[in-house]
Amino acid sequence: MLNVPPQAFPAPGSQQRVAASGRAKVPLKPGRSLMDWIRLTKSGKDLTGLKGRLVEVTEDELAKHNKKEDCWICIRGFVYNVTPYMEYHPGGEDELMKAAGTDGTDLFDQVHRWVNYESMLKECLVGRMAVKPIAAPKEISSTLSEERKQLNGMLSEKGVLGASAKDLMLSYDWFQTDSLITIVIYTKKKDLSAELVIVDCQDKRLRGEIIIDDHSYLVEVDLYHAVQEDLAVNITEKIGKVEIILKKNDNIHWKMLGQPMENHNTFIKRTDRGLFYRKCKLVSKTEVTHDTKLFCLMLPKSTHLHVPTGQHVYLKQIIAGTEVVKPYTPVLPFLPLDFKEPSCRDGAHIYLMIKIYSCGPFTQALEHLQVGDYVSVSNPEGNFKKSQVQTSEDLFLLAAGTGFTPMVKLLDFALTEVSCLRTVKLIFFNKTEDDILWRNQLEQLALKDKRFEVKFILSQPTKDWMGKEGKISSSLLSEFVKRSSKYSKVLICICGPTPFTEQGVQYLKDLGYSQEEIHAFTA
Ligand code: HEM
Repeated sequence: MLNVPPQAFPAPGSQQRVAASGRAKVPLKPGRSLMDWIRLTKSGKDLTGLKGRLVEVTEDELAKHNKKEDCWICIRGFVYNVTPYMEYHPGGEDELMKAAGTDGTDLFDQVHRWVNYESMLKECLVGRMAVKPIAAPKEISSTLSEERKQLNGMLSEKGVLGASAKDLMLSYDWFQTDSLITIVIYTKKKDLSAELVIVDCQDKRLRGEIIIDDHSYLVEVDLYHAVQEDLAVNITEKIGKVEIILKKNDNIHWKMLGQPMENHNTFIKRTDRGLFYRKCKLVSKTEVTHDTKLFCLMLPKSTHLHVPTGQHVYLKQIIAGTEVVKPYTPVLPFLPLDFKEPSCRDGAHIYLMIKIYSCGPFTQALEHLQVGDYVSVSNPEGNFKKSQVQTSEDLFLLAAGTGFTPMVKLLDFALTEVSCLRTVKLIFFNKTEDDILWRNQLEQLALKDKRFEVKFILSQPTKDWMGKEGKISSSLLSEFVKRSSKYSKVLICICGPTPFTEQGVQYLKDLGYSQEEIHAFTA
């Protein structure tokens, strides 16, 4: 079945870098970097072979273009000639060929739905698929058209789309005083925490998203009148009620809340929701090691967003006119030693520890940002669940390089909030001593908290290194990953470059750890 676009581009999906098992970046030939590709797309060369014409493509026609030297792929109803991109694809030609002559939407989304193909392949656009969009079920379309007319108060449960929405009985309402507009969302979800509520208000566009398991409920409205920049979000956790409080710009009576946006009042799978970005201001950039920096970004006052432990965000930058997106897992400004420091979790800032690559256009662009400049930051994503830690007695964290980033919040969470944990051990793999991130802080934490232990393992140490030397291996893991007692419940989290993670998972399985006891940070 062909995927015809329901909307423009639902571009959503880190060790800092995410990767699903079985896939890896391949070395590209010289002259085939991202920058080279961007240059080629700007060269004015005819990359589709159609001299700028856009055509309607039938399934039969698409299927004919299934060779490396003539390869078309359909994504979300649009067909691209990816032949010129073949040698530039970081996942390799064979991976790209898996979708040759077919609708590659699902495959693309499984691997990297966050990659901004629309921008990267705009010069490769052949045209649209010649299929009609599948009509929405009657109930849905009539509900939407009813709603499109205007938003003027309480919506019945019928206004919520999606199979399980009715059971959940999601709904919203709004009311006003002279100076305030309050939107109330009723989810009936018990223990609705702040992390599950994401609210943004930009230029009169209000967007409130509630995450309920792997689904997302959205209230998205073009407001009737302007509001002030700062907003407040109140959550009544026990009954799952969310109040979004907006300050009117002018104290006038609003006849209605506003016009609903396309996805307003929908309840769909989280992964089907397009990524939403807001611009965050760079507040500071500090050195962590010779090649890694800590970026502090400030969320707008009109954003309510908390990145859950173990989840990542996407940063989007325009590089030479092309949108490029990369995933990063936020950290804390430092490792809290007393576990009471409120400023670490103020909700207004996002801290990212990013390795700057001398040949990486994305991190070079970040490196060149000045304090006060803006970067687009997405909603959080990721499949890690805190409950995995909450039931563990022994927690092992295996990290390589910047694969340390998801471990930061995880460590904080484990040592602060999980009382059943007996041991927490970080096994941190690096090339040299100079590459170790936050070494001092980790050593201090180990002194302070008897449950925590850290082991540094170097693959290229100098001869003065007194510690352990090597790369991830079965023998190293059997030495360091041990249950504190025969039946203790264990969780092992692993994050690093794809080969490190994949090998690590395999060694752990060979050592008898079950799938449920291992969490690999991939997206
Ligand atoms: C539909 C078939 C496709 C498959 C099976 C596929 C597979 C892959 C794989 C396996 C990787 C390496 C993943 C990693 O190590 O993170 C990758 C990376 C990448 N692919 Fe694809 N790909 C497909 C289509 C595309 C298309 C159409 C584009 C268009 C722009 C694209 C752009 C990229 C980019 C930019 C990366 C690097 C991501 C990063 O920076 O980490 N891919 N792909």
